[in-house]
Amino acid sequence: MTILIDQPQFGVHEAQEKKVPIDEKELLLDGEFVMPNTNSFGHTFRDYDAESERQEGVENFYRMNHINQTYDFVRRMREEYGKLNRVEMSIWECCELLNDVVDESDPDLDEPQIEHLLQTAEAIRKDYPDEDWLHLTGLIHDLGKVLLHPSFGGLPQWAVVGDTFPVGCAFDESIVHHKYFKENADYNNPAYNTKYGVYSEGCGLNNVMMSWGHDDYMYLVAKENKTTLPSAALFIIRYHSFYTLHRSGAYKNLMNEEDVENLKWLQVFNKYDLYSKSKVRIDVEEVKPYYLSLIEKYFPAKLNW
Ligand SMILES: O[C@H]1[C@H](O)[C@@H](O)[C@H](O)[C@@H](O)[C@H]1O
Ligand SMILES: [Fe+2]
Ligand SMILES: [Fe+2]
Repeated sequence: MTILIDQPQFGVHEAQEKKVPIDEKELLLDGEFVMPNTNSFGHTFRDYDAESERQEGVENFYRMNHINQTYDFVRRMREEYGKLNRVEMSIWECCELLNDVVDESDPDLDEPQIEHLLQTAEAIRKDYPDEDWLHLTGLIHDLGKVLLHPSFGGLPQWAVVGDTFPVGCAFDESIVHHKYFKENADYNNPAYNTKYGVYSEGCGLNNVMMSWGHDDYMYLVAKENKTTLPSAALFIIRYHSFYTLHRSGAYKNLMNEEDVENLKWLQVFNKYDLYSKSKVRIDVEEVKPYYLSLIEKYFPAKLNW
């Protein structure tokens, strides 16, 4: 079966050096992965209004998230957690810590997070056998959820999981449960509530502060511990929860050319991140040696977290 992956309409640019090139040939893949129509609860994926057993908890999560994620809060969290002075451990040790973590923001999954990491990575591996960097990206993209763990101060769910969005400019209507932003202190602040706020057109996502959570934290961990993963991998880790950009096309005016290029890989990745969520278990011991070899290739043995 041949799957053609939708391309963003934001313009096409030459791939630059040190990037993983992506061209039309690579986007035409003989994939085995079939996107299911419904999640394990019998609803379509990312339906935040469906009357599901998860609906109320998820909505409550977004209420807390939207009220508390302010520009000032994010600035303080980036500074504090950017110190990476909490724990020293390997990537695999962190995967194991996620055995205990369940994400309250997710309408499609109530399994421990380690299942989701392996499901994502293995689904990518089947369709892109040669892109080992993308398999590892699948495995580690949600490791930042370790911020929920008591050894990291046990941050509340609203400060770790859920979709992300820029702070310091207007909250776009396409953000899930947008109505709760009315109670956010930045909502009525003229410095932060205009289309560009503290940013400017084409300034590049690297200059934009995103709501604080597992994406930006894991990006900082990977970068500061000097991973050799390509820039597309770091981009995927950092923006995979930025659905309002990669799904709805909001905030695209903030992107620069490099972002446009990296976004193509994020859109490939997203299909596996979202639609591999299921009750199907992966045998951890069977796949562990393969992932340990990738970790060794792209990361130091111990990282600062
Ligand atoms: O609820 C989910 C979950 O927290 C994911 O890890 C995140 O990447 C998604 O954006 C979010 O919708
Ligand atoms: Fe995530
Ligand atoms: Fe994920």
